[in-house]
This record gives sequence, structure tokens and C-alpha cells, in this order.
Amino acid sequence: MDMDALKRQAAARALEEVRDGMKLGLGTGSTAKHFVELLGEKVRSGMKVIGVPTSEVTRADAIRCGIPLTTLDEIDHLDLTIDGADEIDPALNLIKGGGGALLREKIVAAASDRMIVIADDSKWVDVLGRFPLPVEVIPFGLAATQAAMARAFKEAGVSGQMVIRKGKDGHVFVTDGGHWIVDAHLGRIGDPPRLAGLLSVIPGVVEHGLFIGLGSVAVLAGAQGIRVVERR
Ligand SMILES: O=C[C@H](O)[C@H](O)[C@H](O)COP(=O)(O)O
Repeated sequence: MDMDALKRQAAARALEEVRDGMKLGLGTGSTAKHFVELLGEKVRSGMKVIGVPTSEVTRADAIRCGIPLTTLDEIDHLDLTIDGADEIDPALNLIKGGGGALLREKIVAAASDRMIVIADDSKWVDVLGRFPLPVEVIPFGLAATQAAMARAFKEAGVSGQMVIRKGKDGHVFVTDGGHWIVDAHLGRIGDPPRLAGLLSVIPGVVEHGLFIGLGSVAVLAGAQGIRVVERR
């Protein structure tokens, strides 16, 4: 079965957790897009939900699918967020931000009672870090911010190249919040909560792609079927 079919299966399984009247966080990326499309079908057949999108791309997709939307200015709390991930470890720590949406994704996940992470099972890893860690930064003072990041990496026992993300057009990638992304190629992050804490206190770092304690459940679709892993 192809990867896209697995992503859709994971999205379909997560949809079973959605109840009438729920306030939902709508994730970003190719897996979350399947969820938005499937949710749109439910809405068109009468389900009443309201969503908060985690990116402008997801906002456009949700509108196209007929899903009513609100913002975290109008409401301050969500029942459930469904989102993809770039890597998931056995403690349900995540790397997110491959699509550049990590900041809004983290705000939305943190405002939710539960977060269901949907993915094909290639995203499941023993140790995070093979996928480059996205760190959203303010362009002002970037060299100083990167130096502080390098110190944080050293303190957390990791190291690796930092690359400023470029878009397909070759220009610097700019997030929905107007920031840049530094992708840190760390290889292996032995202590994700420690690294998360060290990055969070750097002034030029807006947010990083380590999601610690936010994922409640992972729904992983693979050739052998669907596996549901709860955070302990
Ligand atoms: O910024 C993007 C998000 O964190 C995505 O959820 C993540 O990159 C996974 O995307 P995909 O489902 O396309 O692999």
C-alpha cells in the first residue's frame, strides 16, 4: 500500500474520535490534509464541529471542505487537535515543523484537551533526531541566535549543522508568523525534554519543533494495519 493511502487510513481512524459539537484543532501537512478532507465529508452530511486551523494552507483547505472555522481569539480552549508529525518516539515526544507550521501547531495543541497524532508508521522512531529539528527564529540577530542554539545543543549533548530553510523558489522560507526556520541536523536527540527547555529560553527562538507532553495518542498506519499508542 502506498504512503498516501496509509496517511488517509490514520486520518480515518482519528476521525472516529470526533463527536458532534467538538471544537477541533486542525493540523497541517499531507496527513492532516486527509483528515480535513474526511472531516469535510462528515460536516457536509450534518456533523456539527468548529475548527481552528494551524496554518493558512489548512485554513484554505478547511474552507474548501466546508468546515466552519473560528480562532483562538474567539475561543480559548479546544476539545481535540488532530495533526501529523515528522517523527514520533515511544514517549510520544514529537518532531514537527517539516511544513513550517510548528508555531501555530504548538499553540493549538497546547490549547487542546487532547492531541491525536496521525502518521504512517515510517514516522515512528526509537530516538528523535534523524529528521532535522525545525527551529523558528526571528531574522534579527540571527548569528547570535544560532550561536546560542549551538551552546544549547552542546549542553544537551547533541551537535550538527544548522541550515536556514529555503523555499522551492530558492528564497528564504518565511512562516505564517513572518519568521524564518533553522533546520538543525542533530542525528540523535538523547534527551528531548532537556533540549526543548534549553531552546525555549533563547530570546531569538520563537518556537522549536520538539513537542513534549502534547501528543496524547498516536495513530500509526502500516502495512500490518493500524496501531494506536497512548502516552503513558
Ligand atoms: O509543519 C508541518 C507539520 O508539523 C506537519 O504536521 C509535519 O511536517 C508532518 O507532515 P506530513 O504529514 O506531510 O508528513
